[in-house]
Amino acid sequence: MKVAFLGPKATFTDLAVREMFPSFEAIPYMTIPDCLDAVMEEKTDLALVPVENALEGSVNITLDYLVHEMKLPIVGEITAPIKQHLLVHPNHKENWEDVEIIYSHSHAIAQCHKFLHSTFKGIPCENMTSTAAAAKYLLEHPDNKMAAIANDLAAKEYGLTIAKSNIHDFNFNHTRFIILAKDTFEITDTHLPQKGYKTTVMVTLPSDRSGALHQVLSAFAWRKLNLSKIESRPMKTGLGNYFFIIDIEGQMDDVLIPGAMAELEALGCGVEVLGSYPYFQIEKGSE
Ligand SMILES: O=C(O)C(=O)Cc1ccccc1
Repeated sequence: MKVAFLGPKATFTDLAVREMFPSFEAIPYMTIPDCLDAVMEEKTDLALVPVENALEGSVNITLDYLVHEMKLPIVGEITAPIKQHLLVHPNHKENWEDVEIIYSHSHAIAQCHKFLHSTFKGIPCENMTSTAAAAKYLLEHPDNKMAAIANDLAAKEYGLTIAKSNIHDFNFNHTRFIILAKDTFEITDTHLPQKGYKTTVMVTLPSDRSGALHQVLSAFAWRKLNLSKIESRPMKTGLGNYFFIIDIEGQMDDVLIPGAMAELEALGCGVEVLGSYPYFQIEKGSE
């Protein structure tokens, strides 16, 4: 079995893959759309990509690509704790505070805003495709005064020094990753305990009807269906046009979720199931 992940080696996504699918062949891709394309083109059986971080919110490219470009079903979810460290090339370990630029994934930079503001005020931060891509870049440019924000595995993998550990602004820093397949896929091969089931639906509202979102939410509320997330994203058809991604606690073949969906359709909403899947949790991440 093959799984595509946001690479290169030693990203947080890689750590999640190692925990979730230790016996699979894990293949790194440089971007999230590349990972989804790999599944669509049947180069891999699965893709595992980040979708939401507790400090920074949704990974929009994942949601948007799934909704607008490529409808692959979500077949699983995994949550992992995230610890961010400041890495430098060993050549600069004594004078790490003199760095002139800091590289990382945009979410990692956002997770360390307070640290960056207090320690590196005025120093530019530049986005890379992943935290490990930033670490690898440092290794390839040993003379430049640069730092990367990444995990301890990236420090080991790319021979870098941890100049300052745990620089994320809040302790509860977790990321959710989703697992995508081309068709149905049952996750059996994992040692991680299953925490429950979720169903994710995409809902579009009938245009210009007052109270439409209220009616949508009440279809779930009176059935006592617990929603764990609701996110609005632009439809990309004009200002003010949004769709909603709603995560419901529970499995699709329960009577209640099909009932709620039928009620939404009767209200004139568009409803599409993006997946009904088990979710798992890693208790302890990389240090
Ligand atoms: O860049 C990485 O290492 C990723 O896997 C994406 C990411 C970035 C920041 C927090 C969690 C995941």
